[in-house]
Amino acid sequence: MDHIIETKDLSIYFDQKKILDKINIKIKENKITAIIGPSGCGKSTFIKSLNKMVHEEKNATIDGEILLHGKNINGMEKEIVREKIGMVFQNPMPFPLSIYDNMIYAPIYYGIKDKEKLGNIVKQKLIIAGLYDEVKNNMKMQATKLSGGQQQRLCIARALTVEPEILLLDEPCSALDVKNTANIEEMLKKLSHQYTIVIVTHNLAQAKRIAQYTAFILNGEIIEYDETKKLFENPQDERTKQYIEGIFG
Ligand SMILES: Nc1ncnc2c1ncn2[C@@H]1O[C@H](COP(=O)(O)OP(=O)(O)OP(=O)(O)O)[C@@H](O)[C@H]1O
Repeated sequence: MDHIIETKDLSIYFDQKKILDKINIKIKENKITAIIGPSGCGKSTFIKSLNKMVHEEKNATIDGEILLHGKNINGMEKEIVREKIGMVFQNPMPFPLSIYDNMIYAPIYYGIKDKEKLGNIVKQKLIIAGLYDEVKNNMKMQATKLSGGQQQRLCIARALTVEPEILLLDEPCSALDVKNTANIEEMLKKLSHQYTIVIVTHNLAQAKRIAQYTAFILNGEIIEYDETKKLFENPQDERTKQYIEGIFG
């Protein structure tokens, strides 16, 4: 099995309105998958369903199945799902705590108490996120005082502290400049050797640069899902072609 997540006829409604319509997708393990599509097509709703965030919305109805390693996540506690599937949002959202306390928050929640162990996790994940050298002498500083790019790298590092298998990112670079975006893209490429990455992006060039697979969603439906190169160079559906040519969206 080369995929880690599979959805079967996944439909999501908010109130009575259908937002996602029978999504069938297999997300490949240790690859980067980009989710593209026009504003409001359901991209965020899709990734937020994978770690049960949508399940917490009172007005949401979820039909179909989301399988993690072949197991329906309906039968799994949300904490268990989120230990395996981390999420990073569009605007960096560090907790109003020190850098160090941001990093140990989740490991402590999941039961790690040993100070040395916590220290090692903090160091290791900050190194992976390319942030360690910039903050190692300032661990007690409020995380909200970091620059936007640093905050986003901190949020990625923080998401890695519980050793998830999958990282979901919802437009993680949309608030960042070109240099910070490049830093994060390089990091994600490296991380994909070890983690499965699903990234929502409006930036088609970004999808082309970093994702091995791309899914194009339109009005809540997956129109096309393929290797990124194929989808961009030889789209099979006219609507995909028009979207990537910038005719709409
Ligand atoms: N909690 C909610 N309750 C009601 N409607 C919602 C809720 N969350 C999202 N929606 C609606 O679902 C639709 C899809 O939203 P979603 O955020 O998934 O789209 P998107 O493709 O990620 O858009 P964007 O690219 O603009 O971020 C929108 O019409 C949105 O208003």
